[in-house]
Amino acid sequence: MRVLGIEGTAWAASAAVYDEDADSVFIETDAYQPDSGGIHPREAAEHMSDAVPEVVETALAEADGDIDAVSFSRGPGLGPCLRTVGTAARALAQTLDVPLVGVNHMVAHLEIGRQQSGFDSPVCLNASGANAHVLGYRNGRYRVLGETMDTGVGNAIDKFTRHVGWSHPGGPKVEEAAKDGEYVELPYVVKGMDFSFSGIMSAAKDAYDDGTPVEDVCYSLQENVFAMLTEVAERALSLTGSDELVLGGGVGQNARLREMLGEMCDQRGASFHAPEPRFLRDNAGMIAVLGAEMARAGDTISVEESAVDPDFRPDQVDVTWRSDEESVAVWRENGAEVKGAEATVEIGDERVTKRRLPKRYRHPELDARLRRDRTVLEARLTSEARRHGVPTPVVYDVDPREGVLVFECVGEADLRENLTPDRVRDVAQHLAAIHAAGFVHGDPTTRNVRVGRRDGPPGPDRTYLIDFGLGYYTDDAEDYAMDLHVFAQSLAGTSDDAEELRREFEAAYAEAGDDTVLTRLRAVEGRGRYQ
Ligand SMILES: C[C@@H](O)[C@H](NC(=O)OP(=O)(O)OC[C@H]1O[C@@H](n2cnc3c(N)ncnc32)[C@H](O)[C@@H]1O)C(=O)O
Ligand SMILES: Nc1ncnc2c1ncn2[C@@H]1O[C@H](COP(=O)(O)OP(=O)(O)OP(=O)(O)O)[C@@H](O)[C@H]1O
Ligand SMILES: [Fe+2]
Repeated sequence: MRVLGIEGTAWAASAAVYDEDADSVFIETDAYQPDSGGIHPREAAEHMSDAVPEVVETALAEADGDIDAVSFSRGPGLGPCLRTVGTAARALAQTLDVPLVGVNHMVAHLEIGRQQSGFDSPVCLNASGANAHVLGYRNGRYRVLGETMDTGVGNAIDKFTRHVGWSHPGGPKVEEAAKDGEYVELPYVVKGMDFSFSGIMSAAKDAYDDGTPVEDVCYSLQENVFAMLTEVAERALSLTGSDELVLGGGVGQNARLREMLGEMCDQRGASFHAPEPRFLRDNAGMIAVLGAEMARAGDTISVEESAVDPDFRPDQVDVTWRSDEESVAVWRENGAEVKGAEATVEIGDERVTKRRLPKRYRHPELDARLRRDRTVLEARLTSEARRHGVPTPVVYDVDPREGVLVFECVGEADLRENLTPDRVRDVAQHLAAIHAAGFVHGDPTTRNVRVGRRDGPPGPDRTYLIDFGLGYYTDDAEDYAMDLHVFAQSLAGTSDDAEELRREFEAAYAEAGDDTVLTRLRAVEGRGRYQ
């Protein structure tokens, strides 16, 4: 099969021909470069109108007229750009009299890495301009396990470089400047597998305004922002039990990000694949390759139903080209030693010893700070939660310098292997209790809940919250809502009955907790992510 792909969500007017038999991808791209500032939607759309016909013509010449399907980016992206590309794709499919395929741009970013790597069911990290999220395939869809709560990662970096007066795009300039930089402290915000960039970006601008050398700010920005992405990717590996990671998106061209992800996977014995740069940045090659998969699965659309969607999310796509049986989640039995995302946990008969060992991928200063702060908070909040009636393990010992905690061993299994409506309701009540006490868990996933009665010295059959390392004190309803959001996302990543369990969870929280938190949860989930 030979597929012509067209891409034009924002800056790249691109056309490609994927020849399945020859396993070759020809890509022709004409990039829009703003004279000043960031991407102007109107100018970008004008560029699309000018450049798309030319790149398509070049690609068609390469294909020698022999095309079996036309695929195009339906979204997400800038509306005026998408419409231009949609019109071109429809016209071309009609002229060539071949099927039309509408591709989700973000799914294309991750599918190209999955295809090239040959991995079965990897965790996928998309690090692009307007997006940043971690996904895993389960039950017919790519589930968003975690994502940015504000801007995409590339856009965050580009905003900083605009502040400094550098031209668009800023990512490569930050990478270059970072080579001469030294580490300065900046914020670091991870909430479960979600994260946000607004705090670190304003701190970076302030540091620059206050005279911190720009190389140092660039270096530290990269260290923190990419460590956040690497950490959430590792959390997703740990939650799902997968040992494969693929990278997608334009920020993936950054060598430091790839190095960190590679080191993280190396340290935990996972495999990592990053496509070559021409398939990472926006390009029609990935649209043609996924277009071929979809066309083979019969997933084509009529012209009437081919409207573009600027807010098209990856988890809205029915994945027709993969079998329902495939899944990112592969449980491995817990032995005497469990490798979590953050720590190694040694499980004894009555005690568990949790060690936050240094992460090679993180800057040593950042690493020491995170390990120390999280160990201290985990000890404090685990005990405080119990004082408020929430079952948690007793803390026997804390060594913040070494990042070591000794706990009572609780439950007989993790919640993710024993998901029941009752347990999920317990979790909602426990979260409501700690929220009422003025703090959050920070990472309430189905892996951070222990359930059941232990053998040996039998304990009571309860639902315990563990792993409070990302918790903190707060009276902001948004923070409480994030706890609920993190739990709901982990249900989607680990259960086939996620929707029903989620309803139970929310109903129980509504009974035990504050309604304004649920209202905030709707706002968190409804936020447009294309910024
Ligand atoms: C929806 C679509 O239009 C959008 N596309 C997009 O963001 O273009 P993409 O090619 O995936 O990524 C561009 C971003 O990638 C950053 N970038 C490029 N090279 C970089 C580098 N060496 N280091 C860091 N960032 C880099 C740029 O600064 C820019 O923010 C998306 O995929 O989110
Ligand atoms: N007190 C405990 N009693 C029984 N099992 C425990 C206890 N603490 C941890 N475990 C087991 O070890 C696993 C990892 O622990 P924990 O979540 O604290 O580590 P982590 O590295 O922070 O993991 P992650 O970040 O992936 O959630 C838990 O999922 C659980 O199976
Ligand atoms: Fe993109």
